[in-house]
Amino acid sequence: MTDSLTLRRPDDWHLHLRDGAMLAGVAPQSAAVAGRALIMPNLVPPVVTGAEAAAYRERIRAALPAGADFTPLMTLYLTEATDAEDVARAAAAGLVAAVKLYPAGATTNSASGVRDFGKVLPVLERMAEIGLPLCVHGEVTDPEIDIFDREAVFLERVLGPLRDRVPGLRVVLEHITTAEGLAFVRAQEGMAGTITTHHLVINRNHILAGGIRPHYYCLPVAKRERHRAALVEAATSGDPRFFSGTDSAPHADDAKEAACGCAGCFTAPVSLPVLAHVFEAADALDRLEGFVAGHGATFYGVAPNPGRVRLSRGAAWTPPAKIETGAGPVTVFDPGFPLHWRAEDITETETS
Ligand SMILES: NC(=O)N[C@@H](CC(=O)O)C(=O)O
Ligand SMILES: [Zn+2]
Ligand SMILES: [Zn+2]
Repeated sequence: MTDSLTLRRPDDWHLHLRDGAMLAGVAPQSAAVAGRALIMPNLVPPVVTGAEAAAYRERIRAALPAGADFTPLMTLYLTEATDAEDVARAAAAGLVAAVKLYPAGATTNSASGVRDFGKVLPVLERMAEIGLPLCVHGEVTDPEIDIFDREAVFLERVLGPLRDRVPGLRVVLEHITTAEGLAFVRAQEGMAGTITTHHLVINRNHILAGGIRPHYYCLPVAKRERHRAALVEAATSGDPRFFSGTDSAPHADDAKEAACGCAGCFTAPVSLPVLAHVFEAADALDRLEGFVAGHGATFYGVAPNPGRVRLSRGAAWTPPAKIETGAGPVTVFDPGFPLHWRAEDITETETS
């Protein structure tokens, strides 16, 4: 049995770091392992302009522990008023790596998102010209549509027609939760998809069977077991169109453990050991590096991180149930199985 593994330092191609006291509490958790992350812009108010992204990047840098080697890659939150020229300037300056599309009302802090997709076509066309990817929260918001069908219906109603209108636009279907989402990415040119750590581990029973477990509630909501199995198959297949975006989405416990608890799983502190477990169980440890540190970098056109992280397998360890932050305690994702893998040394330079 393999008991040690050295990987390129991972990237996290979908991460929520929040702001203020929460940012200060959670940024070190990601920076401890990941070399870079694509930072989601759904703050209140959202990060819409290049100037707002530059200011947010400074706040993130200020929240990192001294000496941390972690590069935040910024995104802009697409609104119906987004200025295509501002987006193009921010991309040309190397400030933003992608633009994020939230259908209005689909998820946490998405009220400023898009209602009329026709209104954002000029921005999308400009992005296609300059090769800037669009990251998509792929769920319809129509209250008539069952929550478990919202991703599949979005592909048909929104993403398919959008791709037909702007075929040159590079698109990332974020946090894929269904076999339909995987099939959509595989069937199209110029597309990729992120898969979260938690969607590789939980299905909808984990949320609802034997009691309601708010810390497993996220959006898109976890689906049936057959979808989870399809996600594991895609993530561990070595297909370069699929890569890791944790969607680590911290909320203070009082906002999760409530009559109307909010969506998001905080996975950052355990993501890499959990992924190692999932890949080992699929007999695919040799493909873990591509998933966490290779395919996404290739899609986004950046070199892989120079540093390395060593994972070792040993006695089971128990991660902390919560971390304390200035915004309150935040429960850490519990995979429901003992963790044997641990991230040990992080080296910042090339090793042989
Ligand atoms: N995934 C979630 O359940 N929540 C995310 C938003 C998102 O990525 O949709 C959040 O910001 O909390
Ligand atoms: Zn989302
Ligand atoms: Zn997210």
